[in-house]
Amino acid sequence: MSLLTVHPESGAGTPEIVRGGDAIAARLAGIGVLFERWQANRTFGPDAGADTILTAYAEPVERLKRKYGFESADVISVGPDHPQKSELRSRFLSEHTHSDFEVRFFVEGRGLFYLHHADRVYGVLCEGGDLLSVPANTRHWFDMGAEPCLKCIRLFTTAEGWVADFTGSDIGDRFPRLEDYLKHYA
Ligand SMILES: CSCCC(=O)/C(O)=C/O
Ligand SMILES: [Fe+2]
Ligand code: NI
Repeated sequence: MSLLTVHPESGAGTPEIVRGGDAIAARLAGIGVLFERWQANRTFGPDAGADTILTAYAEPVERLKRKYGFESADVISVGPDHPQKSELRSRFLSEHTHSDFEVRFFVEGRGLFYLHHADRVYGVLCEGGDLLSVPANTRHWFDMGAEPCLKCIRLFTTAEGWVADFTGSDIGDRFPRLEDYLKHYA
């Protein structure tokens, strides 16, 4: 199940735990983050390409493009047999920002976003059907786990797609990785 944990940025102590889509959405709205639960009612094989997934979700993706002015969309699809799974995982593990507002829609699988806002860190465990925004310039990192399983549509307000500015902080090392997070909080 989707889950939100709210930690001090030191990573110390026990986080506040928020469960349930509406409660998570309300809490994240307080920091300008959009969280929605959608129907992810299509299933795809492990080899489904980006075009197949974008075509299946063409209508809601078009709606988001019109509503928020998104210019481009891509699909990140990683399974436990992906030959570059470790490289892909590492790419997102360090704290970074994006200069544009982005939305991610989890078509299948799961992943753990950490959003760093003011002196708090919000751990958002996303699963199939979850839509999460990362507002422009929000510090964050993401863990897909050692045995990743996710298909996620990403929408960007620029044509360039995913461009990250790394903050150089090691804050991500103070917070549980996906496997530990599931063990402790899920
Ligand atoms: C779940 S989408 C892949 C991760 C990503 O796009 C991002 O920006 C992580 O910080
Ligand atoms: Fe990011
Ligand atoms: Ni532990």
